[in-house]
Amino acid sequence: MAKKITVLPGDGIGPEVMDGAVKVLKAVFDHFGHQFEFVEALIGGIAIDLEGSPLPTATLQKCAESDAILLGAVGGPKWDHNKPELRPEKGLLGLRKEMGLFANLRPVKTYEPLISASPLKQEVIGNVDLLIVRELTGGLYFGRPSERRGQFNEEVVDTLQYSKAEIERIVEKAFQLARLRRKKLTSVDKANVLESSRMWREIVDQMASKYQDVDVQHMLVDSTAMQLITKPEQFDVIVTENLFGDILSDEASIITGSLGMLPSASLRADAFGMYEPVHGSAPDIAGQGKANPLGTILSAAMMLRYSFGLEIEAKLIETSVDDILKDGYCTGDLQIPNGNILSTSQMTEKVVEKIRENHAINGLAKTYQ
Ligand SMILES: NC(=O)c1ccc[n+]([C@@H]2O[C@H](COP(=O)([O-])OP(=O)(O)OC[C@H]3O[C@@H](n4cnc5c(N)ncnc54)[C@H](O)[C@@H]3O)[C@@H](O)[C@H]2O)c1
Ligand SMILES: CC(C)[C@H](C(=O)O)[C@@H](O)C(=O)O
Ligand SMILES: [Mg+2]
Repeated sequence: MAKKITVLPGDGIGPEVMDGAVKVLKAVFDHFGHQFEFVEALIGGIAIDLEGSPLPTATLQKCAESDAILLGAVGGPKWDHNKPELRPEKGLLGLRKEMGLFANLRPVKTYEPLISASPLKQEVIGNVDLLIVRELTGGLYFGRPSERRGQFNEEVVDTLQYSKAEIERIVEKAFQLARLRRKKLTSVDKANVLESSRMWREIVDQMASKYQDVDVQHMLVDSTAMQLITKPEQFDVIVTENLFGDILSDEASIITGSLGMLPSASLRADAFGMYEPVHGSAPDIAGQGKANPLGTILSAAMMLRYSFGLEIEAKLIETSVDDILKDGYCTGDLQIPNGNILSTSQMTEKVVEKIRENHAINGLAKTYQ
């Protein structure tokens, strides 16, 4: 039976970048003769407008019946003043929680053609290849209570809450991932202030004895924010709680060159996963054909790798993206000296073309290293 992918384009540039990722996936499946079924569903602001909920039951049902989810982005000014349960972001958070997707993998690397235009020094970002492992279904995002209090709302509270088991499973995932990479783990916290961070540290230290081949260090989040852009090459795997991971990953996009380049995978213990770019719905450029689809296309590559075990196909996409940048093609958010700026659909077409070309050259050798 064909594997099923639920496609959730969402809002703003979501549908534009999703169109790119689906076209690229279809091209790859055609080349390799894979049978996949795409099922579309509503999430976010568009779901509020059409169904009265940011996460309609029908969407949840489709997601639960599929093997993986590909998501564009949610949100936008139109819904910014809605009450909390009718905010597009609520749909995304609800889906992550409902599906149990606790481990959010956000790889960040330098692309050689983008280095010279970076505001960061070339010698600092020349060779970055790091992975942020962000806890995704706990912490401040989901702690209770979270409310306004008092007759005149004179007080407000959000709660940073974690169970020991929630910390253990994300830390263990990060150790496992570090073992597959350069065996260095940086655990990021605010243990000089927060009790949740002190427990986080204890758990990391306890687990370290099981992973003695992994070199572990603790780093405070404020210092990490600084070191991420002054000494990023030191990092291999970074593991951290939900909000810290959200903020650090947007910051890290400066190393790559644009938020539009960063992909992500949200995983649980089995092969099921949700894949989405790190960026949001970018209302400032929505509907103008300016959005960079590469973060979503690279998220689709992560889907092939983590949910379907299709490593060669994932590499084909990643290598093709590398090659296009080396050929001097980019979108408006990127800067390549003397580069050609393409629209979203032209960039998608370039990736499809490059996949065809690379597959023809390397298809028999089945390697795209
Ligand atoms: N996963 C998600 O769905 C997600 C993630 C982040 C923000 N959001 C939502 O998106 C809305 C807008 O948030 P924001 O403006 O703070 O963040 P954003 O990520 O949408 O945009 C930040 C900046 O980066 C640019 N940018 C982002 N993605 C790009 C791309 N693919 N190509 C070119 N440029 C790109 C935008 O034009 C903007 O200048 C908010 O409602 C927010 O809640 C959603
Ligand atoms: C839209 C928002 C809820 C979301 C988050 O904070 O997790 C986004 O910023 C992200 O990084 O995926
Ligand atoms: Mg974010």
